[in-house]
This record gives sequence, C-alpha cells and structure tokens, in this order.
Amino acid sequence: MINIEQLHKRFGKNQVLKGVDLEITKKGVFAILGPNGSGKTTLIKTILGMVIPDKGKLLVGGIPINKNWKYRDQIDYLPQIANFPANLTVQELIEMIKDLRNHPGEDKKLIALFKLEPFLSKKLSNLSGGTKQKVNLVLTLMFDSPIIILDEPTSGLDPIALLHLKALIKEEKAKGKIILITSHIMSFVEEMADEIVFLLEGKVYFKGSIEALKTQTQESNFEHAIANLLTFDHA
Ligand SMILES: Nc1ncnc2c1ncn2[C@@H]1O[C@H](COP(=O)(O)OP(=O)(O)OP(=O)(O)O)[C@@H](O)[C@H]1O
Repeated sequence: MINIEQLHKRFGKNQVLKGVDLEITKKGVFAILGPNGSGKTTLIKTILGMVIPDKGKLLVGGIPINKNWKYRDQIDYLPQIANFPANLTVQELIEMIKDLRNHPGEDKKLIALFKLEPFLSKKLSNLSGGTKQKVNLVLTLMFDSPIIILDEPTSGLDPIALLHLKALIKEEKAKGKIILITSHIMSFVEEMADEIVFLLEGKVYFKGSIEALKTQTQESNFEHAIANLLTFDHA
C-alpha cells in the first residue's frame, strides 16, 4: 500500500513535483507515465527515500517513510541507470547485493532464465548494455518483496529477454504484489499495466485503467490516447 499526499519536490528553481496525490491500495501493475522530465524517476526515488521531498506525506504499508527506513526492505527496485563498480564480476555483484540486503535471494532460476551462466565470471565493464540489464533484473527480482519498482525495465533487452521479463512480471503480479513501472514503450505498457498514472506539470493528471483512458480521450488506440493527454489543453 502506498499513500502519497501533496508531494512537492524542487531542484533549485525547477519545481518538479507540485502536489502529487496518489493512492495505490490494490495489487497490480501501475505504469507511471509522462513526458521526459515530468518527474517519474523523482517520484519513484521519493517513494524509495532516495529523494527527500520538500513537502507532503508519503506512507508505505501505512507507515510514514521518514520515521522508519526499514520499509525499504519491502521494495525491490530496478534503477534506470545502475552504477555498480565496473571491476566486479557478475557473481561478485550478486553476492554483494545479497549481503547488503541480508537475504538469501533466489538468483539461480533467474540466471538460468536469462542464460547468464557464461557471464558470471565476467567483469561488469565487459558486458553489453542488454546483458547488464539482465543482470540488473536478476538483482531486482531475486528477492521476494511485496512491492516492485521497475524504472525502464525493457531498456536494451532483446525480444526473448523481453518475453521473459513480461512473464516474470505476470508471475509476480499473480502473487499479489504492487508493481510500479515506468516505460516509454507503449506496447509494453498496454500489455502489462492494470492502471495508468500519468504525470503532467508536476501532478497526477490521469489515474485509471487503459479502458477509462480511452473513454476519457475518445481514442480507441492506446498510444493515441496518451498523445491526446499530452496535447489536449496543453498544446
Ligand atoms: N538530482 C537532481 N538534481 C537536479 N535536477 C534534477 C535531479 N533529479 C532530477 N532532476 C530534474 O528533475 C526533472 C524531472 O526528472 P526525472 O528524472 O524525474 O524525470 P522523468 O519523468 O523520469 O524523465 P525521463 O522520461 O526523461 O526519464 C528534470 O528536469 C531533471 O533534470
């Protein structure tokens, strides 16, 4: 459960979040969408406690996050850009993250799924972008936390890996988890999301199902419905 009330965040003169209200009380996949720079990553990082808001309330699992950092244990997070020491091998990194999270982690199944065995002894600096992303997905999904946050999870993935990712997300959703995803790939969002949370001008401009979005915008095509949100009243 995530409750956000009147969240404000400014970087210098740039007021990014201008009163975000968002309640996520049911399980499912929630796509956080919005144009470049609309504050999607900032909102995610605020939920994770990595960005401190200037104003507003933020509760995870009913507990204000500034009073209890332990809540982060409940969240598995895939960052948009993961910066790990380049001279670590994949295996060392996996062990390091298990140690840091103080949790055994189910990495074997995911390593096999993404066919990462040949890369385990390779240094991160020697991996391709897509292989790095597969490793990052293992690091994120090997724990079994009730909330999963994926920032641009499809980035660099080949079609087979993308199919695996979609199946994994569906599996995690079936376990009753809350899954927040940002993505600029609308076909991926349309296939995966139960609800759209659309950020515009520092606020939640639309929250609801894809069907509701299509009805509101009078567009039968999802991509056009999103484009309509961007242009309608805002051209
Ligand atoms: N640490 C920071 N310091 C200064 N400005 C920042 C910082 N983090 C984000 N910003 C600014 O906040 C705004 C929102 O950035 P954010 O990364 O949250 O957007 P986004 O919606 O995730 O964008 P994208 O779709 O391009 O990934 C941008 O103008 C960005 O430059």
